[in-house]
Amino acid sequence: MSAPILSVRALERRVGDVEILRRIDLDVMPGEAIGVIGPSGSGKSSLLRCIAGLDEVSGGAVMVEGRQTRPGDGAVGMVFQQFNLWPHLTARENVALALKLVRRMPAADAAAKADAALARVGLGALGGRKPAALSGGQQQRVAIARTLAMEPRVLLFDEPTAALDPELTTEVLDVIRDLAAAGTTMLVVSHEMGFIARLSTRVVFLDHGVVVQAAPPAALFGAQAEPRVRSFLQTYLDRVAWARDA
Ligand SMILES: Nc1ncnc2c1ncn2[C@@H]1O[C@H](COP(=O)(O)OP(=O)(O)OP(=O)(O)O)[C@@H](O)[C@H]1O
Repeated sequence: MSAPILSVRALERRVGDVEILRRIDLDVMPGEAIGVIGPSGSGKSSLLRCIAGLDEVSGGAVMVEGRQTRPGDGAVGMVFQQFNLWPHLTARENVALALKLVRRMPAADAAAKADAALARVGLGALGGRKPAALSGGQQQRVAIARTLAMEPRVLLFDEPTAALDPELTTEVLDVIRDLAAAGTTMLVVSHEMGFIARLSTRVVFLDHGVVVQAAPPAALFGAQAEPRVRSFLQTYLDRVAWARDA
């Protein structure tokens, strides 16, 4: 039996009196795609940011391949809602920047690696374009390539399509789906429930900083849903019904 690639142990995050995450335990096996869902403010972004080392934790541990992660060790890579590309740099230069600055890679090697990463997200031909000459979906794919180029062991996506017009979400979700199919271990926070249901090996439902249920999508979106999960999902169905009846 293989060992977890990511272990979250009794993870806590408090800010002042506010308990944002309360003793989160999660083991993720290599190649798993974990969907993370829950109400607004339940702690989804905080969980990802703590795993990535971007938010300070108040207790517990995050381990990748059995080793406690350290800031800057590159074990975990994260893709955000906002693409955060440098507007004056081309797609290739945006992807190559951290390889040069953080990994101290020679410029020619970094550019070649950037091109390979851009090819993986279907942008092999557009490396010379600046962000303004790319659609929002393409910009987010550049941001994904930038993270991939650093070769993290675990990839985190925090609402990767939330800043996109609806017609541009599919190309980004397709890239994430392809990465999962290629065996990339990932955690994905998204409100795209259909996507989460199809993508995930397991879905984690958070509420008030607690894991209420972690189960395969067939269970969590089906008859075995915990009551709190069920009522949350009902709000989605209500919204669809509201739109249909409008
Ligand atoms: N630095 C902070 N100081 C105080 N409270 C914070 C801080 N960061 C987050 N919170 C609070 O922690 C809770 C969890 O926030 P978080 O952004 O992780 O939730 P979320 O589930 O990702 O929400 P959403 O779906 O709306 O993005 C929220 O109540 C938020 O207001």
